[in-house]
Amino acid sequence: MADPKFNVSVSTLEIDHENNSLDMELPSLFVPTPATESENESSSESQHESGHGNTMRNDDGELESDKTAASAATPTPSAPAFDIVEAAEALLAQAKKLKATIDSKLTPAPNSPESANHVPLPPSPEEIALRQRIAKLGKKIAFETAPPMDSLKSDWVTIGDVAAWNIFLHWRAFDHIPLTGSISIADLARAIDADESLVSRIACMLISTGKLVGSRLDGEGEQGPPTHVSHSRISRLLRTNTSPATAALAIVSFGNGMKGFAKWPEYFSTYDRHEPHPSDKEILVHDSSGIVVTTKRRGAQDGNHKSYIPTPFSLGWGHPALAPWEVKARYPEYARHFEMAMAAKDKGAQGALGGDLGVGGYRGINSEYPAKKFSLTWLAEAAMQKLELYDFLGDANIYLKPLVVDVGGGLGHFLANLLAKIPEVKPENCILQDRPEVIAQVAKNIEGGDEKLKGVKTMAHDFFQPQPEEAKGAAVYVVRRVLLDYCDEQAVWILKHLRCALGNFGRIVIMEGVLLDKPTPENRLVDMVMMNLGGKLRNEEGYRKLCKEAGLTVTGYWVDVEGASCVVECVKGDGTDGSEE
Ligand SMILES: C[S@@+](CC[C@H](N)C(=O)[O-])C[C@H]1O[C@@H](n2cnc3c(N)ncnc32)[C@H](O)[C@@H]1O
Repeated sequence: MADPKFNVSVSTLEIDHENNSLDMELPSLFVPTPATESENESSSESQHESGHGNTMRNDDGELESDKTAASAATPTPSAPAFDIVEAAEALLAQAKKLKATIDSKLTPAPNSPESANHVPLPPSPEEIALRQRIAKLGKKIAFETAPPMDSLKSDWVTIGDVAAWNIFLHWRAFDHIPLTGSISIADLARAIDADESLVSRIACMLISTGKLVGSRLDGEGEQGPPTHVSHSRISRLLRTNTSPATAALAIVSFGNGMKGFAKWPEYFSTYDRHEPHPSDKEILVHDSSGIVVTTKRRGAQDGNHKSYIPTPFSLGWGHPALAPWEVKARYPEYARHFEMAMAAKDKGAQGALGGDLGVGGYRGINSEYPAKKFSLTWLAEAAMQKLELYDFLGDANIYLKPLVVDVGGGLGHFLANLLAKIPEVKPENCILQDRPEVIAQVAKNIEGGDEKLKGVKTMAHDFFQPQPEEAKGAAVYVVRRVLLDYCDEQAVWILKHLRCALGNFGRIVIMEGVLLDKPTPENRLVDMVMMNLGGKLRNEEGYRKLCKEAGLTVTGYWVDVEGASCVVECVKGDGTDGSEE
């Protein structure tokens, strides 16, 4: 421990002069909350345990990493100073605007006769945008003004909060909380078959963060922990019975994200500090008692096709030797939620990746020719030409040759949308490919009366394998939300197989999320989740590189920064860029 007399310690400042370590940031201009003794103690101790961050001395007694830092240092461009008063005034102005918007909705007074039948108007897009601006600004003010230690602690609180809502979601606890009124914690515990004390602890975590609203309704007065819970405006979205799509998105965020994130230290210490990629490193597969039962080599499953690499996701789910999609196949309930989440993205406000992408108007801008719009409406003409040719030659093979192959098309949301928007394209000219269990589900849906894909050819096909004859020569191969699940080597293999299936006039259309140059939390979160799955988000350069390596020539690149999505259109290259299959 450093000599206490050199240890200047307030909640935001702790300089350990003996080791020349600046433990935390200098105090901000805004007065820090006075720290309790134990707070300072624990933070200073954990710093000591971790080897003093970047101030270890080498054998010569020099401050080693300081030296490294000095030689590697580049001048930091000075960030514009944050003006709290200006930000707070802007916040106030926007808050007044929001209040005026809410007041203008003329909501009847609570308990008035009109209130009984009142259905609140949904917020307009302008109101939603205003709320988002206020929330963003409020967050910025909190981030810039809170004592740094408080900001870190709030991240730690999030860990407990996420664990709590995830398990309640899992147990369908939110479903049992009524949409109006409350439920006692005892009744909630009974409904989900759990200990009351356990449910109370988890509920209180959520009450503490405002996710649930707690109250004491046992007639024993204000003292004591909450006895009842009711929904907040957020938790009601986690009811699987009334908000199944949002609940599914939350389940998938946890399953695709948190499970793998928690395993990063183990993953990177086992497989080295590389992005997930195929290599020859062996992986050990343990049985439930921890005994090594088999040893697998990366990439061994598919020979050269490298469709398999260990991923943090698979490690997180306890199946390190399986590819993420194989893991999902073992958990049909999770796979169902995953499909629902995909569908929700299509319908929801997830930017241009959903809904209309490529079928109607895609709002992305062509990076080379801004006036050139992306659309798939040319397929209508292609369909008519095919029909004319069939009428002329009478050759059924021509008629049945595919126009569209949706590769890794999931439950067919994209194809269904395309068929609805371009009626000239007939379902029998479309092929929907995916893994066998997904295709089985599609077949079930069609049998069960889902009209949207009726007539479409469904095909279990592994996109790491060559396209079968009947799927060759299509006008377009659509690869939507697929490549981001894979590392570069695997993505190139998928594209190479499509290149080999292309006729002279066919195109490949890749529709994906895009890595934005200016990091935003949402965009980078997607990239981190993709790392769990062994994949990545890419920018224009990244997509062009993949196409080039696969022997494809890019004929258009459209990007929508707001929706963080892009479309890459390509055709068979002249063979000089990519190797043959
Ligand atoms: C993220 S989803 C995208 C689904 C669809 N394209 C969309 O945009 O909604 C990726 C899809 O790839 C499928 N998939 C994964 N591995 C595959 C493989 N080896 N061959 C074919 N499909 C695969 C998954 O089952 C899943 O439906």
